[in-house]
Amino acid sequence: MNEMDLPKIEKAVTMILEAIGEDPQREGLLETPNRVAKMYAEVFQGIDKDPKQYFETVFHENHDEVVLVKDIPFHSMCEHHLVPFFGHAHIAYIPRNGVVAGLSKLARAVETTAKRPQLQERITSTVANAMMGMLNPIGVYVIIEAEHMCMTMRGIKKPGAKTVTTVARGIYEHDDVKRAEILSLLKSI
Ligand SMILES: Nc1nc2c(ncn2[C@@H]2O[C@H](COP(=O)(O)OP(=O)(O)OP(=O)(O)O)[C@@H](O)[C@H]2O)c(=O)[nH]1
Ligand SMILES: [Zn+2]
Repeated sequence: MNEMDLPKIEKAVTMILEAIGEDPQREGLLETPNRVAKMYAEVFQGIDKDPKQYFETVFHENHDEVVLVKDIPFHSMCEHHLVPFFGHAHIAYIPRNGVVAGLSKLARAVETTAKRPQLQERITSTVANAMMGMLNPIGVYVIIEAEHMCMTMRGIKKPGAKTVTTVARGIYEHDDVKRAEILSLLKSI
């Protein structure tokens, strides 16, 4: 496992504080490098983890229709600016031969994948690919909607702008009706 170098993060944060013209020795900032190091250890704890691990345990249940876990909240860090983006993920899949995953594992896959410097598109495809590879379902459809702080607090400054990314695998790649079913479930429940 990749051990995080907390003293190095602390040193870097101290340098950033100096570089922006702050005094790292003033009372309010004394513990800041250490706090930021601990925060990074937490928000980047998915760097060496593979979300496939959550689909190693499966159940067998005679369910051959959609399973949809919606409104999974997540937050991540944009890899371009290292500021947060956050929102909700919705994951639908159709089991093959009754192979189903624990529902919490879908949320765990999102959370782990989000805990590294990321792109929204990559979280979406990583989760979809992990489920395809491990569960071999009839199809997977992952939809993520998020607000990016790098578009809100700086740069273009458009608070409230939402980015929606989707990845369809298996039957969802070419079945418009099946995709529409998920979109209507997302709206109606
Ligand atoms: N595709 C994609 N882009 C993202 C994501 N998060 C942030 N970005 C974008 O990454 C881009 C980086 O663009 P650059 O031109 O290299 O950096 P910049 O000068 O800071 O860009 P501005 O944000 O336009 O000021 C910006 O357009 C961001 O909106 C993401 O998850 N996916
Ligand atoms: Zn950004």
